[in-house]
Amino acid sequence: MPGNMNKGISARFMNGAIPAALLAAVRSGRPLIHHITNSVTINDCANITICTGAAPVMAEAPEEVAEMVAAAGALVLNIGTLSATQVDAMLIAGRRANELGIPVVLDPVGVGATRFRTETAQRILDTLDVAVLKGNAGEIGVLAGTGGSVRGVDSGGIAGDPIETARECAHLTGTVVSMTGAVDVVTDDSRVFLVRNGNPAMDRLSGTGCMASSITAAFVAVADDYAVASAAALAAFGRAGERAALEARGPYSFRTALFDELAALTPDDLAGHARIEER
Ligand SMILES: Nc1ncnc2c1ncn2[C@@H]1O[C@H](COP(=O)(O)OP(=O)(O)OP(=O)(O)O)[C@@H](O)[C@H]1O
Ligand SMILES: Cc1ncsc1CCO
Ligand SMILES: [Mg+2]
Repeated sequence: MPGNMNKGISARFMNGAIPAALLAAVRSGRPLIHHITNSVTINDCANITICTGAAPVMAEAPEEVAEMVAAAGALVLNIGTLSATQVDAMLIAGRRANELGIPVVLDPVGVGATRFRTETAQRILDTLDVAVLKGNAGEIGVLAGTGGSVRGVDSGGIAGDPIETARECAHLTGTVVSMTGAVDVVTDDSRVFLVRNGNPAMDRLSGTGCMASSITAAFVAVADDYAVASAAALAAFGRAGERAALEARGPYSFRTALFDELAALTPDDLAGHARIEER
């Protein structure tokens, strides 16, 4: 395989046509993304879902979530500003989603920071069939049980190797793990995808992690392979971040540009610029 002999480096890159086709499928299918999410970034999540090409709905009353999720293409459970009532709603919606085969994306915001968050994230993972677990490194390290530190909602890092941490978490939970950072690690335990798109400005804005979950949900709603869809979603978001950074003067103009660039992102641009390496 002469192509792989180049200076001994053998990196396999995902064909850009795959994330491009998924982005096009989101835009044409416009799946409904049901969120039960935090009160800090709820509006950003609604708008980033629209910029991706999907349709958001936020509904968290236990009285209506089972009915709402039945119309959705995916369900996002985000524990950022948790309450006991929200936990009830998450379990009701999640069970119904599982019955109907609707994929569930869990964002364990701040897991490890308090016992309530840790117990709730664990309860959701034990009770529901979660399709994708999307967290920052500290959050995934906590859930992997291999050591992760979280202060508030921020990752304080992990004890060991990022790929091994993500794989251990996927192995333990039986989910696709999507671990964000400067390089995102997506794994279903057997395959590992590294996503190298993005810009450091994304880390200087509250809510980019939550938005990453909304975009992931939009992609898994139109895909059978949740690991590929998760990697493609982060490549699309990262590509929007790269373009936004060229226009921004600071965090808030970056935020505006991030939404605009995702809305303007074409499948062709993503095909040419997605940087997804398979290990
Ligand atoms: N240094 C970086 N370089 C490139 N992309 C980054 C960088 N840091 C974060 N990102 C991107 O920003 C998004 C959010 O990831 P991050 O790990 O910052 O989430 P988070 O800390 O959980 O976010 P939140 O602010 O919502 O709590 C991901 O798509 C990730 O790829
Ligand atoms: C700052 C903050 N606190 C709870 S959720 C949230 C936003 C995303 O992490
Ligand atoms: Mg961050």
